[in-house]
Amino acid sequence: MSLNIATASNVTPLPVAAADRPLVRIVIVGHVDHGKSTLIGRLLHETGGIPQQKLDQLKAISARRGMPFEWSFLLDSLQAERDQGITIDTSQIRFRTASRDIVLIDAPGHAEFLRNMITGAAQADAALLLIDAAEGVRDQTRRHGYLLHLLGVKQVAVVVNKMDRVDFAEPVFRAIEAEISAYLADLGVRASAVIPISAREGDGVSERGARTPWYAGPTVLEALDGFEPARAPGDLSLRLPVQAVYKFDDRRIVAGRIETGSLKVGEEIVFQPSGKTAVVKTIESWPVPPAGQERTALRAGAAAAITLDREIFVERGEIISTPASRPHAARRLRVRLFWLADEPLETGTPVIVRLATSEARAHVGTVYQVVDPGHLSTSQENRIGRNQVGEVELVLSRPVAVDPQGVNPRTGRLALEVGGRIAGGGLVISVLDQEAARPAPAARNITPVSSAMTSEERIGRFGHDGAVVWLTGLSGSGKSTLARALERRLFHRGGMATLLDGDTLRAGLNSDLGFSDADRAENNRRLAEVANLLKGLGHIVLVAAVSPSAQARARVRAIVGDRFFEVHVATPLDVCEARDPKGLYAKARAGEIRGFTGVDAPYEAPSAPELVIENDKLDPAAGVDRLEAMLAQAGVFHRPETAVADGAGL
Ligand SMILES: Nc1ncnc2c1ncn2[C@@H]1O[C@H](COP(=O)(O)OS(=O)(=O)O)[C@@H](OP(=O)(O)O)[C@H]1O
Ligand SMILES: Nc1ncnc2c1ncn2[C@@H]1O[C@H](COP(=O)(O)OP(=O)(O)O)[C@@H](O)[C@H]1O
Repeated sequence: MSLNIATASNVTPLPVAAADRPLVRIVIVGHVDHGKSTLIGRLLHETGGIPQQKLDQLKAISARRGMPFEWSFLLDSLQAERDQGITIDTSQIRFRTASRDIVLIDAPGHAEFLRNMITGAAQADAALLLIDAAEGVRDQTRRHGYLLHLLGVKQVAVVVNKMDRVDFAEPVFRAIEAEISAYLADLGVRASAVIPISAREGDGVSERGARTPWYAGPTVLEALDGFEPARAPGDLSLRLPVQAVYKFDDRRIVAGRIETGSLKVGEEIVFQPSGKTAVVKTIESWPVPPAGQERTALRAGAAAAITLDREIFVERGEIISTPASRPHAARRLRVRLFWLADEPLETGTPVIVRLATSEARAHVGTVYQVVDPGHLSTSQENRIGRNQVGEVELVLSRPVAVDPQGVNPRTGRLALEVGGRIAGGGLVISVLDQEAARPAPAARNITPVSSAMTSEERIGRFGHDGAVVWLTGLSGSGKSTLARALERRLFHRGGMATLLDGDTLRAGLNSDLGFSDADRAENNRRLAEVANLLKGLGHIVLVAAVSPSAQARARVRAIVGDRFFEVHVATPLDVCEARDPKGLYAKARAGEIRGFTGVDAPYEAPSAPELVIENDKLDPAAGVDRLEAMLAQAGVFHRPETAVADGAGL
């Protein structure tokens, strides 16, 4: 939306941002009754943003109705014109202070505002927090302060309005000043000023009021003038997300839009997450410029088409940067997001993440916090409902190039999709994995060797794709029994099935690990890495591991990526304990084993597994039928005979 009071009133609109006049976006948060519209009307008037003609017209209307003129009428009248289809947008009002162009972003309601801010539809550099002098700091004021904290708005001026209603009494003001300053400080927000005003009567807005001689701080306009604009995109480090790679003649042209920073011919660049490097050879333009007039540099906002000095394979989704300041190649992100879909977002929910030009499958590893934007209260629930805000760990199926939002707002923002529709938007608060610290293989002088066979050749022989079936459940639930039966059946059909049993790998590769949470997580990680390697070689890998932690399993899922099947072998504890084939439950009950899953260590059942097998109700052959049907349905089998369930060998 773009307010155009000027257009509607035939006055020349303000320039977007004159070179010497920084543009600052501010938001006014506060209850409507606290005088928000009045303050906005007053600010517009005192900065010359309202044509006299418009003012006279409104004053005449007020007089006709026998009402005193109210500044808030102005906004109502602008809104009414908008409703009639005239080009007015009350959500982006512009005016000028001594040295700044100000864009006022409206906050119609918490939910809309949070959504706009978090999804990037609106970005506030600073805020005015409005308090009614007669009411003082209320719950709602605190919620507004919290909202600013949530959005990371660091520059805040507090405006204590309606001072006329408290006879401009200094003690009233000082008490409010002390209370709100302390509250904001607790949230890590410092108020640059706390200003006593009467928006209706004009005190403290553009002129220091004669009725507040005890106040020596800035006026509202001076406070606005002191706000710093966000750093201009051109001043940030180079980020050029690759949109496409074209082949013309023998040349490869890498195309995209420079989001931030600038790019020069002859400069060394890095592609993330692949870590590949090259030097910019040319910047292409159409039509081809005469010799000697080729472009040699581009800045933020420009569409870029470049060629490189060497042949490297790069793809859409990678981000070009300089070697000194590259984005992270990350798989685990802490994200603050706004959720729009009907189905709540919770641990395990699969989503598609879109970040700049990249797209990756992901799921929620952990829900850290849920906030109801209506009350701005945090909830203990670990699911984020429609129109709620939350902080989650997103686990991606592969590394993507990303920056924390505080470092680069363009590459620190993402959209989430479910079922092909936008389901949420978020800000990247931090990068959780070590991908950033771990250089790409090339940088460590490691060149992974690929298999001599193609996946088509393997599918030709085995009749199926590679896949990982991860059986999780209590000790004695029947994981190994099921895995072995499926292994035999697939083998019998000519498939390539490989069993990785937790117990077995603990005898060798994982013999250094015990049963602490950290050791189990590491055990599961190694199993996942091995399973993933074998999957890449076309095997159907059957992993049988207790794997009791949802977070560790989320990591496993991220390591394996596609064709991963989490299967919960859900046998009740009492049944497992009655079976107790290894006598371990008896030992655990006798205190001879500490931290035994189900006895004195937790088992977190999967919230969204691909399959649940109630293994106290089915015989193993029936369980194997269901596993096979799951793989068949997912399209893992390519030859009909590999998919036919005949129970052979069981
Ligand atoms: N404290 C404790 N808790 C759970 N299980 C224990 C423990 N100590 C030994 N065992 C035996 O080890 C097997 C579990 O190993 P895993 O590698 O599958 O476990 S984990 O995924 O790392 O949690 C498990 O095997 P299964 O019975 O086949 O599940 C047990 O036999
Ligand atoms: N579907 C089933 N019905 C009855 N008993 C079963 C079934 N599956 C496994 N069992 C028995 O349960 C016990 C534990 O099975 P096992 O596969 O070793 O479990 P886990 O690998 O999960 O520890 C074994 O004695 C096994 O024979």
